[in-house]
Amino acid sequence: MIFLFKIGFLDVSWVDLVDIGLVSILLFQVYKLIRGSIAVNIFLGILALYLMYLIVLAAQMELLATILGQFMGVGVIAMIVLFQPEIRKFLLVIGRGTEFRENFLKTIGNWKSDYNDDFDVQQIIDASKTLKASKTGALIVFSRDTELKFYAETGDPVDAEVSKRLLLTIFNKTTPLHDGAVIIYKGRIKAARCVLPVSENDHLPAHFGLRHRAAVGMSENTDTLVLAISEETGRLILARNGKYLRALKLKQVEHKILQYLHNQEPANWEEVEEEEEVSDLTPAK
Ligand SMILES: Nc1ncnc2c1ncn2[C@@H]1O[C@H](COP(=O)(O)OP(=O)(O)OP(=O)(O)O)[C@@H](O)[C@H]1O
Repeated sequence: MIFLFKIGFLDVSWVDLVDIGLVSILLFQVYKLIRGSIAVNIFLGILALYLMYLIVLAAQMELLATILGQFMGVGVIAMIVLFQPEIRKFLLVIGRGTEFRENFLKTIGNWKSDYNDDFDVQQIIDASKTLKASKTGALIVFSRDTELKFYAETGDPVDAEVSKRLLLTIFNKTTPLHDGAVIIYKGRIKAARCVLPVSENDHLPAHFGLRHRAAVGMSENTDTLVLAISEETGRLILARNGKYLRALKLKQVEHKILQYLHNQEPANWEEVEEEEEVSDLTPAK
């Protein structure tokens, strides 16, 4: 083993540096996954419990230490159960070689990829404009890398090219398909009438109906971008990783969708560029 340098009694080698680098990247990916979601609160709860356990142990309070020790004993299993959605998302990221590679390369070199799927996002924007104006409720899930079969199977298969007319027909209140969510993958509407997981986040505004909670819930559980339009107010939100943006201009919505599809999202997703800058990137059609 070739040692690089010494810190006190510690010999630091190349392997140690690579080890620290990889752990940092891993922790950063985990942080990105749970940032802003309810998992952060759970994690802080577990941390508080663990600190309490250490204090109780040091103070030799045997009864409390035994009770807390029981919790700590099943800690790993409890973590797997509690963080199941985050673990799923993390494994999905690793499993999708391309995205992991992109994330990795982006982290070290701000490298960006080209999105090759032919997908006219303007159709979504035009449909959203009409849906907002007519106060027609809508729920649209964009998936970049997976077909989301599990969720698609809760609805009816469609498999048609994305078009404004088709979206307006699906969400028309008089059609049997209008209930639930539409899933869009690789420029195609894969399914309609899909049931999404509802967010249990207590911090969501009280006026959020089930549709908006489902949008946030889906974004917490999967690596998707979800658009919801309220039936009551015509308001639109975009949800991603358990966070949501509202009061966006349609140009900004288009920009966010393109950023997501091109895998070019900023580290702080909630940052929204001014409209002038947005229009440079998404020329009017
Ligand atoms: N878990 C879910 N998955 C998919 N779609 C859902 C889910 N929950 C609700 N929806 C859709 O949202 C529609 C409206 O739900 P609800 O009446 O609770 O919301 P709302 O208060 O009208 O919300 P909004 O103002 O956002 O339209 C439902 O008819 C259904 O189409």
